[in-house]
Order: sequence, then structure tokens, then C-alpha cells
Amino acid sequence: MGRLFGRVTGLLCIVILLNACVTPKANVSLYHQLGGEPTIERIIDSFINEIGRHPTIIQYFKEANVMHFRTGFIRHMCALLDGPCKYTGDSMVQIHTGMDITTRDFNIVVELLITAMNEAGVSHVLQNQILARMAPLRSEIIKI
Ligand code: HEM
Repeated sequence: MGRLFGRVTGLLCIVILLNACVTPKANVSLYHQLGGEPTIERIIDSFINEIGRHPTIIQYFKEANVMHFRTGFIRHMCALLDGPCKYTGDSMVQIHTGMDITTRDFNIVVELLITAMNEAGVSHVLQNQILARMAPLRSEIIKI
């Protein structure tokens, strides 16, 4: 009986531990789960490289100041993921108005960001939560 109890308890512990590994951590910000500023910087540097290699997406950035974009995107992402930064740049609508960004190109940019997150070793559970925070911005960026 004691042995059976021991086994059941052991099994329960394993289930609880596994659950802790796959369940999003409610009380820790996405920013901290990601590894803070250094990981965001790694993701954005990789993202900028991907943009630079993409024949269609690079066209949108012909006139852009890459360092300014880098700083702004890092700040914005940090704030979006509940990090300690405050994004003080222009709104998404102000920035992207007139670029005539298509849904197709928006989706390509998301793919480039996913590639960058994969390169930075971000788990898929975390990636999905980050993308869920960005998804509502679609209407502020596409064809405005
Ligand atoms: C969820 C998706 C997106 C987010 C969160 C986002 C966010 C931002 C932010 C924060 C900046 C400003 C950086 C700064 O302060 O200068 C920016 C600039 C820019 N974004 Fe986006 N963006 C998104 C999608 C896109 C897409 C799909 C395109 C084009 C296909 C695009 C093209 C640009 C360009 C060209 C700039 C630079 C503007 C300039 O400096 O002249 N963005 N974006």
C-alpha cells in the first residue's frame, strides 16, 4: 500500500513538473521569460539581417535609418512584452501610414521575425505568446 502511494505520489510530481514546463508562466512577464534586453537585441539584429536579405521587404526600408529602427523596435518590443521600457516613438499608424503595406508582406515580416526568434532559441510556446501580443497591431500597419 505504502509502495503504491509512493508511486502515485511520484507520478503526480512528474505530471506537475511537466505541466510547469509547458504552461505559460502567468506571473513572470514575457520580457523576463524571454531573457530581457540581451535576447530582444539578439532577435532584432537577426530580424534586421533577414529584412536586409529579403528582396521585397528591403524595398520598404530604402529610406529608413536602420539604427533608429533598431532602437525603436527594441524599445517597442520591450514595452509590448511588459518590460521596464517605455516606448516614446511615433504610433504604429503614424509610422506605417503611406507605406501601403500588403497583408502578404505583413505576413512575410512576421515570418522573418519567427526566423529571428528561432535563431535566438526562443521556445515555440513563448513565440506564440509574443506573436499574440503583436497580432492586434495588424490593422494599424496594413494598407493605411
Ligand atoms: C507587428 C508588426 C510590426 C511592428 C510591431 C512594427 C514596429 C515598428 C516600429 C516600432 C518602428 C519604429 C522604429 C523607430 O522608432 O524608428 C517601425 C518602423 C518601420 N516599420 Fe514597422 N512594424 C511592424 C511591421 C512592419 C511591416 C510589415 C513593414 C513593412 C513591410 C514595416 C516597415 C517599417 C519601416 C520601413 C519602418 C522604418 C520607418 C522609418 O524609419 O522611416 N513594419 N516599425
